[in-house]
Amino acid sequence: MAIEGGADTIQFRQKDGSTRELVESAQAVQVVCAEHGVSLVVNDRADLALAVGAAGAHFGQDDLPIAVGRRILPPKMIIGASARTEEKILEAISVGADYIGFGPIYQTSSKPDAELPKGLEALRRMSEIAQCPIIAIGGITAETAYEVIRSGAHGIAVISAVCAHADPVAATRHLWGEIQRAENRKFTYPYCCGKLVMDRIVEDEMLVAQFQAGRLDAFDDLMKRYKGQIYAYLLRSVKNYEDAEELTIEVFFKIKEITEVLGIAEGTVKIHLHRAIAFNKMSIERINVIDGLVDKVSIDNENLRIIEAKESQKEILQRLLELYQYDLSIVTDDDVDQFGLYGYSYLDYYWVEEKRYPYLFLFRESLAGFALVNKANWLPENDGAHPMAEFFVLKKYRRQGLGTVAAQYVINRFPGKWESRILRENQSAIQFWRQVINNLTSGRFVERIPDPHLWRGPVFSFMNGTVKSSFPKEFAE
Ligand SMILES: Cc1ncc(COP(=O)(O)OP(=O)(O)O)c(N)n1
Ligand SMILES: Cc1ncsc1CCOP(=O)(O)O
Repeated sequence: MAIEGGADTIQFRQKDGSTRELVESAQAVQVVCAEHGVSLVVNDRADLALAVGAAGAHFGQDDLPIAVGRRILPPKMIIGASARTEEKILEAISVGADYIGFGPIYQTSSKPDAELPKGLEALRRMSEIAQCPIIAIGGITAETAYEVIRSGAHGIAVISAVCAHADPVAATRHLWGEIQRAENRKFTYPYCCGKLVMDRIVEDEMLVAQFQAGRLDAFDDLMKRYKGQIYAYLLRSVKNYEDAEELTIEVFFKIKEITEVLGIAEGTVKIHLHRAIAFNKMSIERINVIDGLVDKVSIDNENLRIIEAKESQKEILQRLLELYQYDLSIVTDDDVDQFGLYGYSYLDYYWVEEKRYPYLFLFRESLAGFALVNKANWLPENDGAHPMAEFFVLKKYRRQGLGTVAAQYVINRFPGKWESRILRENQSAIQFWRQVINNLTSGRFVERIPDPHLWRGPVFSFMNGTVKSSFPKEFAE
């Protein structure tokens, strides 16, 4: 009935019952939603959401952490988070929430453990901070829906206003009418936070590119977007206007350094800031973390060149592959043959078969590593994905950011599905890829251990095409 009245999303929220019963009820709701092209979001339970093929899941502060939800649910799934403070909101967004459920706005009798009403002023403040859809909840009626949307909510979630109404269809229609009358929805799609974040990332990247190309005020434009958030956070920490202002400027300079050195390859400015702001207790600690980032990533783009290896460079790759296989022999347990070589059977194919791409990395014109990309995905669900078949950075160039920049560059050359598989014994590679993929996709990837007959270790699956590499084209051929 709510769907008939215009509801664009239904939440399945059932606190009692066995898992079997919950699956059955949620499945029945999903069938109706699917028939009407309406999204179903399952409250509290990622397993249930997955089991019934829901569009998303909603997690509260005592439920599955958002970052874990992001890791285990497919990237396309919507994830909503209940958050009631600025800090919790920023934290939820920074780890991948698509929207925030905020409330109760008013007194409610539908949730016995609800907190005290937050009111419209708090809603207004939170929606300014969040910059992503806020779904207001708690005691909202057709009489208040208009002012709730005017206060910055993107949408409303209701129980009584529809379920306790004598005519649920008319009640929903009325609510929907009030939402539209308020004409205050900033987002084009109900849960477009992911898209919104991506749009901002693209805009941020454009500003970074302009800044790197010499338009110095592009950096100021970039920082204007985040100044309020940084200042507000620092002020709360140091509780002194002057110190907060000084620290804000310091943070700006740190970010400028990062931007100059590696653009925003390590993640977006927004994510840097959200991490910076949301996770640390004190501003000083925060600044140290940003310092750490600059120290860690010391490879500069100007000295790194990535080239597609020509057939005439096959032998170079062959030799580097020997070093690579030697390195890996600790985990593969491979031996050299009677000629003292490991040998790599597939190299010739890279200049014969379509959709195989060999790359060489040069740092200050010295060979520093390689990547081989092919088209043979391992997992059946990743049909058509680009796998990173082999990836190698010479020891001397490791732990300086070169591998990260090179991996991002290579991945970003091929928009679409990607798959990266690593042997379970190769712990450092697992950590490296987890971090690279996490940064590239803002946490939207799936890491899973497949059937051991398929592969002995984690396989990362992700979509590329949303975040561009900051590695300038002119340094690649
Ligand atoms: C859209 C939306 N917002 C908030 C909530 C509340 O979730 P939570 O805090 O986890 O409480 P319960 O619903 O589990 O009682 C929600 N369900 N939906
Ligand atoms: C689930 C939930 N979370 C906060 S308030 C609430 C209940 C909302 O129900 P109602 O619309 O009847 O107040």
